[in-house]
Amino acid sequence: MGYDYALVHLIYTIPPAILLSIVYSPLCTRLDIYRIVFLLTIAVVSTLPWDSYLVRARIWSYPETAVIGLTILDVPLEEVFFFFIQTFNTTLLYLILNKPILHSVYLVKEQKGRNDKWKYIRLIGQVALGLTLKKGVDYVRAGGNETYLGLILVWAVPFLLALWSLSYQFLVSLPVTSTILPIALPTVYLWIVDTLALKRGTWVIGSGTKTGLTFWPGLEIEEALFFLLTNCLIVFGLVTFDTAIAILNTFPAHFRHVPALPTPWFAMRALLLPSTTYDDDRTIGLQQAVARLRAKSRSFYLASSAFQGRLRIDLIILYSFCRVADDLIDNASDAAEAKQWVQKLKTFLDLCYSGKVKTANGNLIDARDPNQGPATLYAVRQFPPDAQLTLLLLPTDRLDQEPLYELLRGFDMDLAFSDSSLTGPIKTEQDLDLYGARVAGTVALLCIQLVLYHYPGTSEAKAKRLMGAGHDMGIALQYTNIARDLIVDAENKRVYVPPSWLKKEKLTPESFAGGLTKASGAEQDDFFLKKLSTIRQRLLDRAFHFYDRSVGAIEELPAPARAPMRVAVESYMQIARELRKPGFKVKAGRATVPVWKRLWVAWRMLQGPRKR
Ligand SMILES: CC(C)=CCC/C(C)=C/CC/C(C)=C/CC/C(C)=C/[C@@H]1[C@@H](COP(=O)(O)OP(=O)(O)O)[C@]1(C)CC/C=C(\C)CC/C=C(\C)CCC=C(C)C
Repeated sequence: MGYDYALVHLIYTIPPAILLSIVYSPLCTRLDIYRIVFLLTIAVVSTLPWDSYLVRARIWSYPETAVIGLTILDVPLEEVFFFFIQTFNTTLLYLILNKPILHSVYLVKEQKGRNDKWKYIRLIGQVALGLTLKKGVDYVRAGGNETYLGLILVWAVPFLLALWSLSYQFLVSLPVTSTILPIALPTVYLWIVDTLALKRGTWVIGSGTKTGLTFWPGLEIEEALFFLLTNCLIVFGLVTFDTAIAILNTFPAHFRHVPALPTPWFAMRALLLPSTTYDDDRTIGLQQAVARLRAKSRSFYLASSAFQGRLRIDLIILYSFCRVADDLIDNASDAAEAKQWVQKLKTFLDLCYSGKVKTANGNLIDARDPNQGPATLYAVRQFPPDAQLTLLLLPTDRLDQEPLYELLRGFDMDLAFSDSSLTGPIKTEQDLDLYGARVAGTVALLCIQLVLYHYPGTSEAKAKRLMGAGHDMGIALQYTNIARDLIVDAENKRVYVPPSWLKKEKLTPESFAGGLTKASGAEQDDFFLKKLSTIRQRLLDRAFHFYDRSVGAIEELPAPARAPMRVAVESYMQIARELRKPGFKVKAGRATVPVWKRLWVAWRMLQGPRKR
């Protein structure tokens, strides 16, 4: 009896498991626990009989002085724990690296017929794995020095072949950080651990059944291959799981309801759905929406990874809709064109909410029918190509129309700004509150509606309370947005600060905009900077006034949405906290929060509300 093997775990495998668990625990969902347990069970059950055979055939062995002596099917307990802990560590690393990814955007509709590249990609993989398997069988049959190598291949490759056949699209197109990295990192780490263990004689490979080749001094080629293939198996398994979940979440037309924890049979139905039947308007529309979110809002992009399933998809589409609408209006060449976009968006919404309509041949169809619905036809005919799919995907069946129209009224207010009226529609503090309510309070209402749709069961009274608080929180975010963008807005001839606030600082809208748009902070005199700071602080005070009275309501949201909503709100409010710091320097452009701080805030917010 000895403790060498147990020490390997104590020193090398348990500490990373603890570290990874600490990092991942605030992000862990029920679905994650479900898949971790599922994978651990498969890993142990599928490896144990094979390993037991290797031990009994003395292909590898464990000196009595290195193990405590307890066994399952002749396999030392420490070894069984190894399957467990390796699967656990690689799985957690995979989950951490895949959290930012919306897997739906990697689903590709394949073409029927011969010309589709995916058919060949799948086939090449299958042939390569098939030939490798054949080689493994040959080695085992020959029964010489390649036996162990053959046994590894014969055991691992059939699983890899099956998993490849189900998830080749993701295995090929997911970023390397999602697939190669979670294979490579633990593999190299375990190679190092194995080299040390073999040198110390913690486990021993029998001499007549190994090639004798080494990958590097002290690391037998069979061991290197074993760790590589086991990590491939774990990651291929996880990718296949993600493929199934992505298919289920992305295509409501195929899967109307998705259980929170889909059974393996249900997941298999998704995996076996022919990819020629995928709705590519949805996958391409989602690709565009994610690209837009990623490019335009670091806060909401980060927050979106904390949401799950169909709610995450709906929020990303909602963001994309708001962004597209805002950009169409903001980037119009003149006020007349901007007004036209507002009108077109209104007409589009009118059509979306017109219910069933009669076609020319008398059939009743849904206004949003993807082929002939008037809303669809209008979006395709009246909007630029990069906006169309976002409009088509907007989930109007689960959003009230009023906040959407009110948002357009907010955009309309922006059209009142001009060279001759720098403060546009903002005459008083109430006007600014109203503007915030329209462009951001509405967005909050829409977000909460989506949350309540995906997690039903909230009473009407509570829903009303949540809406009220959310509306206030939207205004808080908008005040932060204005405080952040003072310079950018002034460059665009917009001053959102109420004239009475400016007057108190002995400024006019013109002198304020003039001071802000000077080439650099250095040219702005101290006198102006003091006034600017006072005005910015006043905007931030108002932001925190709305924030303070609404933040508590986040904890009343349905449980799975609380932490992600905290991340969304707090990562944006962090901008306000940065701007509020006494030493904050006014620079050209926008104030930003460093990436590490965003991540830190997000991680903390996932664990619980801010202490007050
Ligand atoms: C996680 C995720 C993907 C969330 C999506 C949130 C969403 C739909 C945001 C839409 C943003 C948008 C483009 C709106 C158009 C009008 C506008 C510009 C509003 C301002 C946003 C600023 O975004 P950004 O800085 O990227 O824009 P500019 O560069 O300045 O153009 C706003 C400040 C409004 C954003 C308001 C919200 C997201 C509402 C927040 C409140 C909640 C989610 C409710 C919280 C719940 C309770 C119970 C308190």
